[in-house]
Amino acid sequence: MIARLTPQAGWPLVVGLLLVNLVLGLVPVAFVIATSLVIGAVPDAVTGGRNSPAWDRLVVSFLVASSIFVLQQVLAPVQVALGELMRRRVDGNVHERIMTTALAAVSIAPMEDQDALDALKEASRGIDGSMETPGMACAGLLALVARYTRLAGFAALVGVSVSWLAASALTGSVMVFRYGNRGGLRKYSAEWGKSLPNFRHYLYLRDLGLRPEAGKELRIFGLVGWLVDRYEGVYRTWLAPVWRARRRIYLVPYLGYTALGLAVAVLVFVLVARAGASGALSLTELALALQAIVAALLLAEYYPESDDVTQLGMLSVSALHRFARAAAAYPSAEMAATGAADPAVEDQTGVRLEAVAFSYPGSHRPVFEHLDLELEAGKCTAVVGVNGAGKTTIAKLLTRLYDPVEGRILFGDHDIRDFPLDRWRRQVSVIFQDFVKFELTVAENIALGAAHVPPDPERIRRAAARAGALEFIERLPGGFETPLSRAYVGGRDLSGGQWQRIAIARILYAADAGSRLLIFDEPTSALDVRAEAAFFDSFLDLTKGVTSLLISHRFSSVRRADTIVVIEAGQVVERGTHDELLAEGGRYERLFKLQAERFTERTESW
Ligand SMILES: Nc1ncnc2c1ncn2[C@@H]1O[C@H](COP(=O)(O)OP(=O)(O)OP(=O)(O)O)[C@@H](O)[C@H]1O
Repeated sequence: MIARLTPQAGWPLVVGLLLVNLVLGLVPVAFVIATSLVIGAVPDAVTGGRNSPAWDRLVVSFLVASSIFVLQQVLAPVQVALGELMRRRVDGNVHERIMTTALAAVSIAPMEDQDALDALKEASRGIDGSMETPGMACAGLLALVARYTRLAGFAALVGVSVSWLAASALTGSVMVFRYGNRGGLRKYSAEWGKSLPNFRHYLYLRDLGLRPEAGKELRIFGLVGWLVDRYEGVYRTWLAPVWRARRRIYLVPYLGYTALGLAVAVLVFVLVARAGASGALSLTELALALQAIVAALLLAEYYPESDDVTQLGMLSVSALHRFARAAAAYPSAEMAATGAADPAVEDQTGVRLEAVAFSYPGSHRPVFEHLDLELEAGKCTAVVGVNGAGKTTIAKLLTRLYDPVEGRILFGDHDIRDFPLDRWRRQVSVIFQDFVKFELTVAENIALGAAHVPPDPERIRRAAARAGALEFIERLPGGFETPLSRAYVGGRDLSGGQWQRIAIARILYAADAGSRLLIFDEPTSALDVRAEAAFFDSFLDLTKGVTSLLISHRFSSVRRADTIVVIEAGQVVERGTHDELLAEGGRYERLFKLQAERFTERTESW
């Protein structure tokens, strides 16, 4: 997997880093040869004196050894710099893939699937908050070339100077030790994988302590001590099994590997000693053999530049693959690749849900089993119902974040699946309860309601005025150009109600730019009573001639709608105007009166 990712850094960099690592592998071997020649040349040079040829040989060998040493010192930072470049390029690429994969699904289902979402977060965390990233894994893989070239070189020196049996025993024991080392790391990283649920909980608690929104309640409810205790408890629950696994994975096997390494080292040194004692080795060969053996044995150790990063650096990419697999299980591609009809040329803008059945993926409880609902062309239909009745789900189906499992949704005469998805979505604008507060300027926050048309300052201003937002926008330091976040210079944050007016302006801007179905999901939940009443007084004017759906569980807010539909347990149970439904004396009348009474009681007691 790492080898497949590495070329993303560009072949010139891959080849360059490969060559640097190859040279860095050969240089220590050459250094051992050069210093052995220096040692071997010393006795003759001492005997021959300063002007002898032996002295010249000693000086030349010394200069060669010094040059090799300097070359190694020069190349090491080059390896680090090229590795860093590789890290940035590969990680940049993976980052982009995470973004595109997350956004590729046209359905919202993968983002509402907890396992898929966890995988996506893990993929992103594996780059942003991790010590080991995919780019580091690629650089670490190439760095192994230096280490193994070195091992092969030292083994060859032992083979040539002592015996090939000694060379093979040495290489074998180093490789066994390496295998144990990397195998341990592999098992250890698998233990990390198992600890992820606890890790997530730990991260959640850590973030909770740092989030300003949670800060208020943590202090007021006296939860600071509780949070610290809980945080420490979860930290221990998370790490205790990992620590236990680490002892199990590393301690016992390591005793075995160390014993093997020692036995081989003793064997090889005995072979060298015997060859040395029999006079078969010159001083140069003896120096060569001893240096090569020690250097080769050291190569059994842990490689900081490669081992952790190649074992753990790819967690982000595996998590991304997990997310992509989960996302592929949802019918995104089929949703996007639908018919060629153009909703913009439809004369009829009424919408009809016919015998719609729907359950969320993975849930066995249907939200709708047979829902018939009509949104009359150019009129406002309000859908009311208790929490969980399925109101927001209707908005998700109309915007095709999900498709019905059975039944169909008609726009004019066409099933909305007959329209290319992007064209259909341009016809629909929506404010969800959890609408997005973009950390952008006021103007951009409004203009993103119709991103397919160039931003039009006049239209933006008009939408803001109609949403009742103009007054506070004009008081902002940069007016429409004020960034809506205090994280930016000159930026401001807004109150919940002010944000809601910006969101209303966004949808009105979209309507101005041609959207023909407007969906307001609890658009006034953060407005004060007067602002809410004012909004609904003007609501019909604001949406005049456009088919609109107003979702609310507050009955008072929908009374002016052209038609009110009460849904309960996934069914339309009542339908009519406010007066008709009151006269009917059914659920609407009961719930309306109940809320009205509570409201009167509350306002009277204020
Ligand atoms: N992503 C989801 N996955 C699984 N079930 C969901 C999901 N979203 C909503 N549900 C369930 O579907 C049902 C309808 O939810 P929906 O949000 O449409 O209700 P609602 O009428 O808008 O409620 P509220 O007034 O509280 O906003 C609820 O039982 C809810 O738990």
